[in-house]
Amino acid sequence: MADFSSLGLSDWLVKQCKQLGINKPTPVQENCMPPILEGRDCMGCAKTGSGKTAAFVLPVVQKLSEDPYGIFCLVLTPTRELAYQIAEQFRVLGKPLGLRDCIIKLNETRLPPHVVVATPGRLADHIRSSDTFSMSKIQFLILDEADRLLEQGCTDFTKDLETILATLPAKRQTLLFSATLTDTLHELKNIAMNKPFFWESKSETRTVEELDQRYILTPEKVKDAYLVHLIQTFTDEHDDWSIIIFTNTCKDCQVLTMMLREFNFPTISLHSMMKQKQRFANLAKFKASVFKILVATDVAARGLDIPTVQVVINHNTPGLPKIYIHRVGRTARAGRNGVSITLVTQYDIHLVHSIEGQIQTKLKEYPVEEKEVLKILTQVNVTRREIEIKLESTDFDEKKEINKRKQLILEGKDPDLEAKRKAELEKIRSQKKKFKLKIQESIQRQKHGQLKKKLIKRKQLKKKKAAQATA
Ligand SMILES: Nc1ncnc2c1ncn2[C@@H]1O[C@H](COP(=O)(O)OP(=O)(O)OP(=O)(O)O)[C@@H](O)[C@H]1O
Repeated sequence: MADFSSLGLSDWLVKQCKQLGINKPTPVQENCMPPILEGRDCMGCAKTGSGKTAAFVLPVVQKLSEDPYGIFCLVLTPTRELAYQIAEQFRVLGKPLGLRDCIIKLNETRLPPHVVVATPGRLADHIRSSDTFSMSKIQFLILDEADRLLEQGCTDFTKDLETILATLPAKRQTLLFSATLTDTLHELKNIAMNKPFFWESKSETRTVEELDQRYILTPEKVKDAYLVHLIQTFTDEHDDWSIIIFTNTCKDCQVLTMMLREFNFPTISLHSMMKQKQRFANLAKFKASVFKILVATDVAARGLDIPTVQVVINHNTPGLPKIYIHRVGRTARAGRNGVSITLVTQYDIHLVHSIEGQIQTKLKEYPVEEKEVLKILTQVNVTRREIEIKLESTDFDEKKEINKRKQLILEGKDPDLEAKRKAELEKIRSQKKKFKLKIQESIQRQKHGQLKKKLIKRKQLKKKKAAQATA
């Protein structure tokens, strides 16, 4: 097996890695670092927690040490939490080099950074509003969680990416990494212009072996009681475990956090309706184990590297296998063990089948003492209902509406015009629907009429035959 020196890293950088417990390269590092150091574009697809970040940070730091100047590298990533995590890796590994703080909020009074780590939205805004900021000389463009950046999910990055790509030099090295690259391979190849080196970890399964993947089949109404029971059991049995619970919506995230707190579990939340400052603060408290339970939406599903997380609970079954892979990948990282438990209702069974098909692994049932769950069922459901009422009085939904308006303003759109446009679209859609219904009804009527005519004809024929027979 290769070591970092033989892959082309300088002694000081190898030493720096050792100080961080990075002694031997992982397969994605062993395979992707040499072509990157040779100057090739690279696409790396390897499982969650397999060291993809260092696979691009190390060659960039190595190259930067050989020829340091201005903004050298741009890293784009879907969330600001991830941006900070990546910036930290650059800062720590590049410390002996005096690598200048990788920054996200660009402050033009400071010396230009060597590495900029940003979310596409923030950076595109900065580019649009500044005429002095230039990235025309960068050598590296890195898209971490590259497939997510190209997806048109609830946050669509494509417009911002276009703005950013237009400011970058054509001659650059492009590196693309994710645990789930394959769906967007074609689009990604267009961004990496110079016939990229593609490496994918060879494995039958798409999740790590160290992960024990379980499910609990439950009626919707009993889900929360199972959740409380599971957390009670885990916290009774383990002192040092942290748990992430993924929910479908911000509101659910908020409700569950408040509910678990009512049961005295040290719980904190992370979702997109929170202010960024609060998001960072909550994540820091969870990382420091001040709070052992994090309830989060999919903003926390990708990339976050928190070694103490032993359990991931999916409060809802993810609609896409890809989301499942990233969510459960928050545990069992870097060779550690971990458990994931997905709460499945009878309506989600087809989703589990599709997840199992993609990850090539069967989820196993998680054994639970149902009697114990039923004992707490009423108390849990009453608590949830009380919290929902409390939340309604704090105008959570109204805040959501205001946040949406703010987002539209930030995107340079007029919220009132957008609302009007949406209403018009809705009107057209409903007219179309009505029209379609009318046509279907008229076809139905026609068919019915034809059928009636046929029946009458048949009856007449029968009568005629009967009359002939008697005559
Ligand atoms: N060669 C190595 N030896 C030991 N630990 C390593 C090595 N390389 C990276 N690590 C550690 O492994 C952990 C996971 O790495 P990283 O966050 O880069 O995973 P990833 O592949 O990007 O996962 P994800 O797809 O979830 O983003 C980190 O804590 C990192 O410090």
